[in-house]
Amino acid sequence: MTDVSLNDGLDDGRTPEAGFGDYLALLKPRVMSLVVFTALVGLLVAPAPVHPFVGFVAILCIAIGGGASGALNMWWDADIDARMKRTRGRPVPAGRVEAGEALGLGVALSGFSVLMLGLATNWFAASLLAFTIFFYAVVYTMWLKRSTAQNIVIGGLAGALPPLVGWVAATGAMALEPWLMVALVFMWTPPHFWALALFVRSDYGDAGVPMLTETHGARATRNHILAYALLLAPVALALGLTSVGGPIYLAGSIALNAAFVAGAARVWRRDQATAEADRFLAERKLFKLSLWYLFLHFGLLMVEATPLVVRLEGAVAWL
Ligand code: HEM
Ligand SMILES: CC(C)=CCC/C(C)=C/CC/C(C)=C/COP(=O)(O)OP(=O)(O)O
Repeated sequence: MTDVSLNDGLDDGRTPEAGFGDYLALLKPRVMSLVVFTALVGLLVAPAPVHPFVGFVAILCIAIGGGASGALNMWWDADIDARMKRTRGRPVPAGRVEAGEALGLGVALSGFSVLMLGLATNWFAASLLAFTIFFYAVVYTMWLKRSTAQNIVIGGLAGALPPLVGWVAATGAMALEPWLMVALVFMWTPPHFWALALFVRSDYGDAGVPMLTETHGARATRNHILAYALLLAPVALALGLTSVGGPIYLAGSIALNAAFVAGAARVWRRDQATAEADRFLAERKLFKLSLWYLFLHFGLLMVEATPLVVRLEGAVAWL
């Protein structure tokens, strides 16, 4: 018997047939894992007990919404992604998934996640999720990314909002604390991204994306990284002085900010020739540290919320 399925998908110009992994990749799961973690913390540290099942559904919706915005980004950016070494293997530019499929998946999952979040929690949280998806897919991807070197500064708001969505899902209202979490992610995004942009710099140039590294050069990018790292520290510490903070968070935050500013200063001191000589070691280290920085800040908020166990017990008893 001939296995015709081996040839499926080749006649229409696509290379190998798309598998589940390709559709999953459209949702940018690795990046979104940290986004979802910040939303989970926003939901868990909020001063309102959430039924565990409702909390689970809320986080699932935020994860699906985040993934949907990733699929919309991959649909729109297929031309850029095809020109960059880092992204050309993605399902759409590699031809394994059609652009229309990415669009369809993005739209369907966006609608589904917003609707489900509204039904499971409240429509305020659902509107915020819709706004976040819109901001990443339309404001950042379709507009800012290709038009200004401030693209990731302003666009970073989308990645910063999920903890607020989580908090509002739990409480139905805004407060100072989740806004400081938003500010923390917002101020963190530029050094997170520009550290990476320094060592994949030529790629953005080839794709014609006006990243700061291209428009203003490596020196200006290094200056910006240090400036944002210095501005980030007081925001992170201020969060520790609110109702969701405490001594454990503050101690951790002081250590993390000292390490982050030191890493940014190391990147700032270097010139391009030195960086190229050691293959951007300090820049790579700062990018990696940025991931730990954000994960641990939100992890420490969870630790500070240990009375949360009491709240969870209450919720379980309520079952
Ligand atoms: C405008 C905002 C942002 C930009 C432009 C940006 C850009 C990038 C890029 C280009 C990468 C490397 C390649 C990749 O895995 O796709 C990356 C990695 C990553 N980003 Fe961001 N990022 C942004 C915001 C965020 C936010 C808000 C979070 C989480 C809260 C985040 C978490 C991550 C993680 C976890 C990785 C590592 C992924 C891996 O291990 O492969 N990023 N980011
Ligand atoms: C809940 C919800 C809707 C969350 C959205 C979270 C969000 C906006 C994350 C942005 C993170 C991200 C992958 C940026 C990449 O920029 P890019 O797309 O320019 O990077 P690329 O070059 O890797 O495609």
